[in-house]
Formats: sequence, C-alpha cells, structure tokens
Amino acid sequence: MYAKVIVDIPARPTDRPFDYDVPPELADCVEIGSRVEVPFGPRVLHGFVVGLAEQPPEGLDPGKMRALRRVLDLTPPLTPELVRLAAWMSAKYLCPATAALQVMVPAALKAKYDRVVVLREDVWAQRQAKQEQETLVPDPLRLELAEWLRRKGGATAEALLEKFPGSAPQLKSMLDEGVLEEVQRVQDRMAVKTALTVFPLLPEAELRAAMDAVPARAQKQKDVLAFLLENGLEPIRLSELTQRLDITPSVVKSAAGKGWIELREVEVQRDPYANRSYKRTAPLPLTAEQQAVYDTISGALDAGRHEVFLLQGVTGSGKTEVYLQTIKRCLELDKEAIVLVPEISLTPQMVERFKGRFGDDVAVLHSRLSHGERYDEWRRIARREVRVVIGARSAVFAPFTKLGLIIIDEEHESSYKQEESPKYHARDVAIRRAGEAGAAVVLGSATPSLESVFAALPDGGSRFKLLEMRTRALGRPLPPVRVVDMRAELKGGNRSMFSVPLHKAIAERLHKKEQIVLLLNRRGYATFVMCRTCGYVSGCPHCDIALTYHQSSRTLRCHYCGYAERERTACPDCGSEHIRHFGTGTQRVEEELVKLFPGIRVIRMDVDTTTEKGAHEKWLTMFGNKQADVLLGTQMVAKGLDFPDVTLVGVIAADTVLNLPDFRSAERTFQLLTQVAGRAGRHVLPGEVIVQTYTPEHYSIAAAAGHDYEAFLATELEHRRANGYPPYSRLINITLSHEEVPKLLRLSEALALKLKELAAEARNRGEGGAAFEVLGPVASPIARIKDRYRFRCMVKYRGDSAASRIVRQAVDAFAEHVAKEKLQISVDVDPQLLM
Ligand SMILES: Nc1ncnc2c1ncn2[C@@H]1O[C@H](COP(=O)(O)OP(=O)(O)OP(=O)(O)O)[C@@H](O)[C@H]1O
Ligand SMILES: [Zn+2]
Repeated sequence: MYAKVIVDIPARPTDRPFDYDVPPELADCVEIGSRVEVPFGPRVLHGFVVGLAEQPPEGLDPGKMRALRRVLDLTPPLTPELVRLAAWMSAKYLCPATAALQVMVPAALKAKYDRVVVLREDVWAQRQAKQEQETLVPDPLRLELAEWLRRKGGATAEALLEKFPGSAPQLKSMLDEGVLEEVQRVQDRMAVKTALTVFPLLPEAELRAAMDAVPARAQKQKDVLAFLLENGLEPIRLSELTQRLDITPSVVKSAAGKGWIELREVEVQRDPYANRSYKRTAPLPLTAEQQAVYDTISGALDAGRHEVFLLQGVTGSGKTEVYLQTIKRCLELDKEAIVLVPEISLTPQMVERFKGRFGDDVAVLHSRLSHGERYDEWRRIARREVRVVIGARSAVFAPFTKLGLIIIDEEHESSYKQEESPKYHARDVAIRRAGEAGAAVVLGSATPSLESVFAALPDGGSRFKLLEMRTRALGRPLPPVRVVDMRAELKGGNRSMFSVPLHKAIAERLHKKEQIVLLLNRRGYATFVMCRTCGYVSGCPHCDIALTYHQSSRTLRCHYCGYAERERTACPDCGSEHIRHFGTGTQRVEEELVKLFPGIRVIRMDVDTTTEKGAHEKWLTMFGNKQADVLLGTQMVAKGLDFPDVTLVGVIAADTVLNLPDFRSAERTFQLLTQVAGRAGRHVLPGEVIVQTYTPEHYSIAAAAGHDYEAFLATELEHRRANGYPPYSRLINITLSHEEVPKLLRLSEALALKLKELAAEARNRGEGGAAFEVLGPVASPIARIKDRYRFRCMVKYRGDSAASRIVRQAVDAFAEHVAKEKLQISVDVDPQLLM
C-alpha cells in the first residue's frame, strides 16, 4: 500500500503531498487522516495521510520510495471529510495544507522538533585512525565530547555548550569535519494523562479470607482490603485511597506484593467541569415566534437537507432556547451538533445552559483550557462520547462523523476570523462543512453582519433563508435609549466623563439597589505613556506603534514584537518628570466612579483583570450574586449576559470605534451599541440605556438608539454600494514586508503589476477576473513591525474562485524573492481587520 502525506513544514515549496511506501505491518492501522512519522531528507517529520492507494503512483519506482516509520494514534485524529475540508481551506485562504490540517487538531498533538547534534561513528573512527597513524596528540576535549555524545545518543547545541563550557571551537571544527552532524529530532508532546489505580485481584470470598488472616500489626493493610470490600471491589485511584485511609502508598504496595491487589497506570480524563453539577432543565414552551423558527429549521433537519438560516432575533428574543430545542431535534435524529460562540461569550452561564439541557452529552472547547484539558475534551468528541460541542472558533473542526447542525451565535462577531495563518473565517468554513455533510446551519444574531444579511436578499442571491424574531421572549419591551450629546455637556460646564443624566441615573439605581452595566467602547484597551510637557509618546524602537503600559509589571511592552522596557520616571526627550500613562482606560472610569459615588462596588472586566484562569467566571458570578453594583468593562460586558436586576446600561463614549479607518467601523458601532443596550430590563424590571457621544447625529448611533436595524441597514448598504465595499465586492489583502524600503517598494509595485497582468490574461481566456481591481501598493496602517517595513496591495473583486487563483499565481511568481531576498508576503482573504 502507498500513502500520500502532507508533511509538517508550512512553506510553499513543500506544500504538496509526498508519496510513501506503507510497510505491511502498518497497513492495517493507516487511514486517511492518520498522523504519521516519516523520513524527509535527512530529517524525521510528522505529517497527515491524505491519500491511500494499492498501486504505486505512476512514474515512481516503488523500490526507491521511502517508508512510513510510525503511525502515531490508534484512531486517526482527522476524518476523511476534514481532510477534504483542509484542502478546500488551503485553496481558498492560500495557506499551506499543513497549516489547515494542524489547526483542526488540539495543540497537544503538534510535534515539537529539536535540532540535535549526533556523533557520526564512522567518520569519527576514520579520524581517530588517521590521527594515530600520524601520531598526533588527540585533543582531550574532543574525546570527551565524542564520548559523551555517544552515550547520550545526541544533544542540543545549547546543552552541549552548557555541559562543556568553552568547547565552541571544538564543536565547530567537528561539525565542519563531518564528525558531528546536526539533525532534527521529533518529540511527541505530553498527551495522555495517567494515574496509578488499585484493582482488587481476588474474588470477594478469597479477599475476605485474606483480610481475616492479616496479623494485627498490619492493621493498615487490613483497612485497605476492608475498604475495597465495602466499595464493592470497584477499582480506585491510589491517591484517593491513601487520602481516604490516611495511609502511605507503601502500605498499598505491600498489599500488592501479596497478590491481593494490583496497581496499574490508567488513563484519566481531565474534565474542567468535573467538580460542578448542573441542574437539569426541561425545554420551555416556545413562544409563537420561536415555534415558527423552530418548525422551519427542524423541517430541514428532518429532511437531512443542507440549508443556511439567518436567525435575526432582537436581544432577549430567546435565540438560545431555539438553539437548544433544534439541537434536541438533531440528537433525536441521531445526528451531532456544533455550537460556536465568540470566545468572550463562552461564559459559565452559557455553558450551564447547554450542560443543564444535555448533561454529559456536551463537550466544551475554549482557549482558557489547558493543553491537556483541551485534548481530553477533544478526544471525548473523537470517541463519540458526546454528541454536542460548544466552543469558540476552532470547534468548527470537531471530528464528528454524523454532523446534522452547526449553530453560530453572534455570527457578526469579527473574532470568528482567525488573524494568523490559516486566516480562515469560521462562518464560511462551517457553511462549507455543512454543505458537504448535508447539515443545516443557523447563523444567529440581533445584528447580523452586512455580508450575511445581503446573502439573504435577492440581490445577494438569496443563499441564506432569513428567519426573524421581533419581540422579546418574556414580553418585555426593548429598553428606551437616550443619546446624550457630550459636546453640550462640555458647553454646560461638565468636564467629567459622566454626563448629568448618566450621573443621575446611576445614583438612582444605587438607591434602589438595582444593577448597572457600563461599557467603555474601545478595542483592546491600550494604555500608552506620554510626556505632558513635550508630547513625547513612548514608541517601540522596532515597530511603528506606541508601547503599552502594563501595570502589574510596571513595564512598557510592544504587542507586536514583545520588546519591553522599564517604566520611565522622566521623559527621554525633554527630561520633564510629567510623564505618565494615558488612555481612557476602564481603570480611569473606575477611579472616577469611586470618587463620585463613595462606597460604590465596581467590578472591572478588561484584559488586565481577566488574564488569570477563571477570572472571567469569578467576576460574572459575583455580579450575578449581587456582590457589586456596577459591571464596568470593554466589549466583554456587551454580549450574551442575562442578569435580571440590570436596569441601567451606560455607554461612556460611543464614538471611539467610529473614527477608525475601517469601512466596517459604523457597522461595529451599531452592533456593539445594540448588543449592550440589550443587557437592560430583560426580565421583570424595566430597563433604560444612556449613550454618551460626540456625534449623536451619526446614523449608526441614531439607528441603535431607535432599535432600528432596517434604517441602519439601508444607509449602510448604500454607503457600501457607492464605495464598492463588501458585500458588493470581496477583498484580498496582500501584505509585503522587507527590511529596506526601496526594495520593498519596487517589489510591491512589481507584484501589483503582475496581479493586473494575470487578471487581464484570465479575462482574455474567459476564465473570470472580470471585476478584479488592484489598489495600491500603499504603506500599511502599521508601517513597520519588528524592523520590517510593510506595504499592502488590496485586491477587490466580484464573483469567486478566479481571484484566489490569480493571487496565488502572482505570489508564486515572487517565490524567488521570498527565498533569496528575505521578502515576506502574507495574504488575507476576506480580511476583517484592515489595520
Ligand atoms: N419560550 C420561553 N419561555 C420563557 N422564557 C423564555 C423563553 N425563551 C427564552 N426565555 C427567556 O428569555 C430570556 C432571554 O432569552 P435568551 O437569552 O435566549 O435571548 P437571546 O435571544 O439569546 O438574547 P441575546 O441576543 O440578548 O443574547 C432568558 O432569560 C430566557 O430564559
Ligand atoms: Zn515592537
């Protein structure tokens, strides 16, 4: 048998399957999707099997083919369906196939490669013989090095230099002579966790007899047997047994020595939710709107038909209940379901709703799990121990084989796009995967992305089916929104960051003991350092970006290259001591709140307060238990939260995102305001929303205040059409970087030209490329990162397939420059962030 393998080198020249012979002893355990170890040149690499055949590939001499060395897992981590999906991703997002395959499996399965130095025995022996002949005195350090390496089998260069300080010259000459050789060695990472477990070996009667025969001075061994008998001879973890009986492991080991019991390593599942129990919940009787939506979706499920539904339901309309009941239907049909939620909405509340309904049938995947926990959750899916997965973006790759339904909650969220390679969009991947599997897709949102709404319109080809829920499930009206003009506040003499109405509303809630959510609309919350005397801003010496102040370590750091420096006490430019950290961070809002309302209890949620594991959960639980009056935060507080006593939502500054140079900034502003407004008055108590802004007349703010999605959509679509932006076009962002500006500029212009030429050729051959425009090259918004300058070319096109192909051809034509002149090219298909 012969296998095609994609090897683990994410580079263009190796981005194709390589052929290997499958030795007969491995033939039974190799499948498509298997992870294998293969020889590759002088190295050993990991790879994935993407094809199998009985006959050798044409034109290849089977005698000369190299053989697979090992199959790494008992069951292949990928299914044939996922292998096909990876091929599609590689073509669509212009990423190496190995990058697409790797992103589908947990990090614990990724190989680690070390470069190690090994001794070439044959060359070494020759050298020794020659030296003897010439009666030279051997260098003792060389002898020692060789001896040590022979014993160890190999070591990294660092380890060698540490063991033999001052041996760098010997090391170098031995490498030059070929006595030593540097090779890559592959290491498996930690994967499975095991624990010593006690198994009774004898049947009950014999064990009891043994127990009775134990002399009195071995009372503790007697206790062990008594415990096992009481426990119905159930195996028990050694650590638990010793803890319960307050004995040392040696007691148990001597009992094992007598042949009564046995100790074995047994695999343990790391279950991040092991210590929690969830109250089982029953399906709620659906409202008429929910029922109509449910009926339509289950129609597709029952028929096993692939269809994409866009569920637009106002905040609090009960989308989650619809998800839960459609999943139930899916399970009744003996199919599996994937639920994607944005990372920051994957709160304990959210998990509870799913675990409460489906219990152990649910696996949860998110980035706050450790590598091991994530791996174990993932294996529960691979072994079909669960049928429902809820997780962030990459859960779209859950290795199910009977997929019936994929739900994407808050489908408009930009975090569904991965910003590093492979730069895929989980929504598009989900639709592709569901299409192949004949599964239904439900895209849910109160504020769908323009792309998705457009796809549901006749103009956009009616590819999605729009389902609407216009009222809240519990019958509450959407809360009234009051827009406060901060310019007028300033004119009126109020210089605080709280307007008079917001100040008054907060005081009122505190008095009534109701709760408040405050949003600071600001991406990333970065605090920079500025000198108040001369205006100097601390910037990264390697990147064109301000450094971010980190309070915990009192350092300034670059978020692009990791450069760090100590906090300064004086301005490096003018020497002034008036240098301090700036930025309307949530921290400053908190300080002002405490000043204005002494005794107020504030929970602050931002990147600074939620980095610790479980912090997120802790804050939300505290807020839910009414241990705080205010939940203050960035985007994190805007989504999905459902707290009955929140009656006031305040937005400190609505315009901060509006001013970013990105065509989606109005859309993002509208979405965020609508989402956060939806946190108020969801249950019995009526809610109120106050939005502070410097541009109250902007249509995104006015429409959000009026809960008017249609008005926003009409204006925004008009803008997009006039400027030819998505959804009326699609974009591919190509970023080039190099250390020298003149060379970079020349290559960028050449690439733009090449793109235009290839598009013209495609047009002439009638192979697409019709509405294919190349914008730029221009300097990227961040013009330098890690001492490399950056330019970008933006491709704007309509229609499909041809564009990716043209871009790939153009980029391939620059492979020489990439290889020889340190040019880097990175391609982003359907970019979400234009920064
Ligand atoms: N059929 C129903 N009967 C009774 N209560 C319901 C029903 N459906 C939903 N609810 C309740 O209504 C509230 C809002 O529902 P849910 O959180 O699912 O809304 P949502 O549409 O997901 O909102 P958002 O987009 O704001 O997150 C919840 O407290 C939920 O328990
Ligand atoms: Zn930097």
